[in-house]
Amino acid sequence: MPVEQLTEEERDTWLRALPEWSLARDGKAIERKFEFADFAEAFAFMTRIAIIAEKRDHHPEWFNVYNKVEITLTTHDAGGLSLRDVNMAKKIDKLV
Ligand SMILES: C[C@H](O)[C@H](O)[C@H]1CNC2=NC(N)=NC(=O)C2=N1
Repeated sequence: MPVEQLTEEERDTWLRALPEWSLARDGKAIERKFEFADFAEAFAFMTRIAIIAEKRDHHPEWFNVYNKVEITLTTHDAGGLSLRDVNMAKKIDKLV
């Protein structure tokens, strides 16, 4: 299914609903950093996201060191941000 890249206006509107996320890569991605008590908690969080990502066929780019997880969302198929990233970010926000 083709996915449309958001216009700048759409992007800015949607991002107001995601105050914990910031624009990255020239506006082509969004990112958020998380910190947990320890590695077990961080990895449990990543596991929950992995299951959601597989279901949606929309996968995060992420970086983990011990209790820290940095997540970047972008839509490769659209060459930038799409509603799929916004929806994924909302879903991730609900997990924490
Ligand atoms: C072939 C497969 O459906 C695509 O490559 C999917 C998989 N996961 C994906 N994840 C993300 N973040 N962006 C995509 O465009 C994307 N596309």
